[in-house]
Amino acid sequence: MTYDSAKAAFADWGVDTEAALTKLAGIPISMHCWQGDDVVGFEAKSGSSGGGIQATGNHPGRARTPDELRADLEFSYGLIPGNHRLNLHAFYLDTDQNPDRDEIEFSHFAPWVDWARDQRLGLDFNPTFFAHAKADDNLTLSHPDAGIRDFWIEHGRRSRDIAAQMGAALGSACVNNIWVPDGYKDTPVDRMAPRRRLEASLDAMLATDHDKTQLLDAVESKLFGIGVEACTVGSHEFYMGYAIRKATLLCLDMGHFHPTENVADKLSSVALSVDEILLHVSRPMRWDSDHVILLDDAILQMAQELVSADLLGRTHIGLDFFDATISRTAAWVIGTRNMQKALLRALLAPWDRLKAAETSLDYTSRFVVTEEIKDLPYAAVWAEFCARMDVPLGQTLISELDTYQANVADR
Ligand SMILES: C[C@H](O)[C@H](O)[C@@H](O)C(=O)CO
Ligand SMILES: [Mn+2]
Repeated sequence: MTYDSAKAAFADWGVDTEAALTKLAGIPISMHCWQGDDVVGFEAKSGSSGGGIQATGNHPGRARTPDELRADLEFSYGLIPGNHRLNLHAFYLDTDQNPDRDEIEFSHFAPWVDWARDQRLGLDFNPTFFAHAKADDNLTLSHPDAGIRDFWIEHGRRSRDIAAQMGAALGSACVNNIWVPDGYKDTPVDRMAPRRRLEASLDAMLATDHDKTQLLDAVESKLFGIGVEACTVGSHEFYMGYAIRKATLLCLDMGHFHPTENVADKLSSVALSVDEILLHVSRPMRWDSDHVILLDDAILQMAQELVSADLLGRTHIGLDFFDATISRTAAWVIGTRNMQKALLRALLAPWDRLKAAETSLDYTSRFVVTEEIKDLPYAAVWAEFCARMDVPLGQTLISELDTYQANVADR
């Protein structure tokens, strides 16, 4: 079907495809650096703790250096329509020096900032509270040892400084997301003490005010992880309360809840109490397995909520998945495009009609319209978006992905 026919089909439902395309073009997705190297990072390893994060698989082509990772990213962004962001973790520093986590500085990330400026990308950032000897107890900011807590507080403070400088350098606020792996494999007898310690450490880390046009602080909860099955100190309730009290962003990772919970349903509730939200769009399969996102119901519902509840203006969309059994660049490209396709579908829905039906308790109309619009020609509108943004789709996309993967396979 041609775009013009599709445009007319949507117009029949009162939907303006041009408005949807314009809106979609203005939604940046923060693509996570860690899909490119299986969450390994670029520092000399000093600990065994993976924080319960596991990338499984050994597909050829893992990026081993910052230059390789940037090359893979450039290729991937070239196949994703629109202007986007890169979400960098602190242990992806690019320097000949070997600073410990409590010694990192902006200069260690300057090559990333220069590159991001050249590529017209925004940057987001994360302190790295795992993969370090001082995290081997699965406790960092909530550790009973004040020396260990202070080490991680200093890392967190420095990460915020670096993120603020990134935001200033690029003229776009950098979201600095705090996630700690802290928890217990077996049932603790005291859940209050570690939570009090985590709260005090966060307060110390966040004590310095930064300009919100440069830095936005976010906190990320989790239900459980490998090795911390019995209790995660930074639970959803902990961080939801913290974010409301301290006016930080709340990060909702789609893999960090009970597998049957609908994370999309949380957006409107959370949005009544926090100004801004960070999403880690992911696909948990039975557990927090971080599979690459599909264009499935969970993602479609997430996009629908963002549009229906008018939350796009105060939600930062980040991705969080890592799969080492497939081409890493294909994972980035298809995963990010899936998020955009979901947003496009949501932007093409006849919301006024659906909401009117619901408000008047006409659930039959809501049901019929919801099902009938599934047959509308979304693919033609997506193809038009890709053509306008000069990125391929279909067989050409597949062939470009295959060629690149073949070129990096001997790494
Ligand atoms: C690498 C990220 O910080 C990490 O995935 C975190 O966001 C998370 O979701 C941990 O389970
Ligand atoms: Mn996450």
